[in-house]
Amino acid sequence: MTEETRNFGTEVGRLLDLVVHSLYSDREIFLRELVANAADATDKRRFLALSDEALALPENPAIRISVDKLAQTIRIEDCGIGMTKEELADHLGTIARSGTAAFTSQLAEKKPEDRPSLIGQFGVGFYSAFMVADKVEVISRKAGHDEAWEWVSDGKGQYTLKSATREAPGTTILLHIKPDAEEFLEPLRLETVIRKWADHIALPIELEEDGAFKPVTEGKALWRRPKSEISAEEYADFYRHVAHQFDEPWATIHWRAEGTLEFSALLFIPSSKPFMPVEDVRASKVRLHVKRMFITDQAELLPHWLSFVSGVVDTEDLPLNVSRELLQATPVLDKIRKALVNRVLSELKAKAKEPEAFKAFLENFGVVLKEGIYEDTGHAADIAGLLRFESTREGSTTLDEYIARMPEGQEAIYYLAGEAGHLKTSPQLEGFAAKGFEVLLLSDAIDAFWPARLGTYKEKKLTSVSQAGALFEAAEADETVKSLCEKLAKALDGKVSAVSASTRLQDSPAMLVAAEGGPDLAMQRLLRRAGRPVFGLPPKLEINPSHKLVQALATRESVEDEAGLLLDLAKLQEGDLPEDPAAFVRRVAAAIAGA
Ligand SMILES: Nc1ncnc2c1ncn2[C@@H]1O[C@H](COP(=O)(O)OP(=O)(O)OP(=O)(O)O)[C@@H](O)[C@H]1O
Repeated sequence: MTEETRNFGTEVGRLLDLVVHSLYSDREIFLRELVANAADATDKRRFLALSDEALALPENPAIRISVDKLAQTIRIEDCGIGMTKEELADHLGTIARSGTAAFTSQLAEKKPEDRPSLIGQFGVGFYSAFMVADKVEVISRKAGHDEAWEWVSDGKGQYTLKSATREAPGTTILLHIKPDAEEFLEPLRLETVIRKWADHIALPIELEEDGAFKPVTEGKALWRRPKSEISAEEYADFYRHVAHQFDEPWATIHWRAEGTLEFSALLFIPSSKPFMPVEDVRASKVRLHVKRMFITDQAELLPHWLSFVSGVVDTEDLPLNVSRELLQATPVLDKIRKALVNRVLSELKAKAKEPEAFKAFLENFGVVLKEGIYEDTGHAADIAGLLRFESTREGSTTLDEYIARMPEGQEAIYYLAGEAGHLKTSPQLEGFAAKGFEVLLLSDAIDAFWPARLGTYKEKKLTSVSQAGALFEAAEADETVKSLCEKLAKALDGKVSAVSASTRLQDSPAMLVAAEGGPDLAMQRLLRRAGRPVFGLPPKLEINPSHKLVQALATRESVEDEAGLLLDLAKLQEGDLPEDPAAFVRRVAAAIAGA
């Protein structure tokens, strides 16, 4: 059979170069990556065999590793699902995943000690073999197929594919170890690496010793063992494996539910943000096992507002040959989902009692949690109760603490949503400061939306300061101010729904507030930026009769030009852009030249 030579996809070339050269100091993780692939492949075959007996795994499946010191090779064998010729080319010759380009550029930018954490998250694991090997051979036979294929590459741009023989289905990876990586050919060193990186793998790993394979790890499902027998180190190792993280777990939640529903769950919350933006990770990563057997990681066992939680749920209450349709329809999973959400929430509540540690959690995942208020009305109040916010009075406060501080006469919880840098100086706050009302300063994009969705917290209405006009009675304006308001309203017709004299402005000349029943200004701003239509009346403009600028305008006959300028100033102060920046610059220039 002839040999075919193919080129790696361009991205693979760049990636290989980076992986090999920048992860040099952590190269023992190659073993974890290859063993994890072998275990996944075995899980896949085991699952497919449920509906096709011909694919059944051999007795005592294991991952078998052997070393040939003379030939300077390490061989890693599994009896998993295997790969066809095209799968070898697709999986090991290209990178199909999106985000890999981002990965390569990030990898180059990261500090060396932070680099390994990127590898697992992007599924470039196989290529880590080239950190220790100058040639990698992969001989694979797909379960259910007769022919086997051999993929060979030196990791320098090309690989070859040719027909091969393999007695049984599965995959063999043969690493030709580089001279400077010879340490891994020492059985003791290799054993240490296996224990360190692969102890949690739920499939035994055996190492060849004097011609026989001896188990190095037991392949025991960690989540099935009693808590008291598991060390923090074992939990952390397992966490890193399931979560593709490299830090310590911030929370480890391990319990067994017994009674009407039986399952074991081992869940983790990371202590640092994953590399992918947390908002983009939509699906839960919790794996579903049935009687220890891996079934799927796509059962969405947790809602997406808890998508940062990873781990394993193992139940007795589903049949082993559970089908995709059954997974979607079964009430068992719904009950498990409910139990998991409640358990995670109660863990978060307990942890919230230590504000410092909890702050770190909220900084990492608070944004995701807030989406729960929007999406899960059943838990919205619980979630809101966990959050901490900056306010005009406190660096960090909960809603309950805020309520406890509310002075007599304050009925609602007031908040201002917008961009972090602009909040504290917003003219919207001036009237509240004068009244002695504290205002929550919310600066995440989603903050423009969830308070309106939540509506009330402990019977206190969440009210945006831009919608709290009723708090401030209309000022008794004199005739000149009244006539200025009329002139401005005419000049700004269509852009604002009314112009009035403000009672709350102290230092700023003007500000925009939402029209009666109109959407919060921060929400309007976000909708506009996203190109969405904004419904409701345009905002109202309040002017400050005691401000010099307003007093100067009041003496003018015509305010056609200045009206636009005043509106733009109000917008700028909110962190918004003038409608027509060029016209704004012209007006300011003309005003200064005229002064
Ligand atoms: N031993 C194996 N048996 C069968 N398929 C394999 C094996 N090793 C790798 N593959 C295939 O090659 C693909 C690429 O592997 P690679 O390790 O680069 O990424 P991944 O396993 O998808 O992601 P990650 O390593 O982050 O979990 C795998 O998804 C799998 O389809």
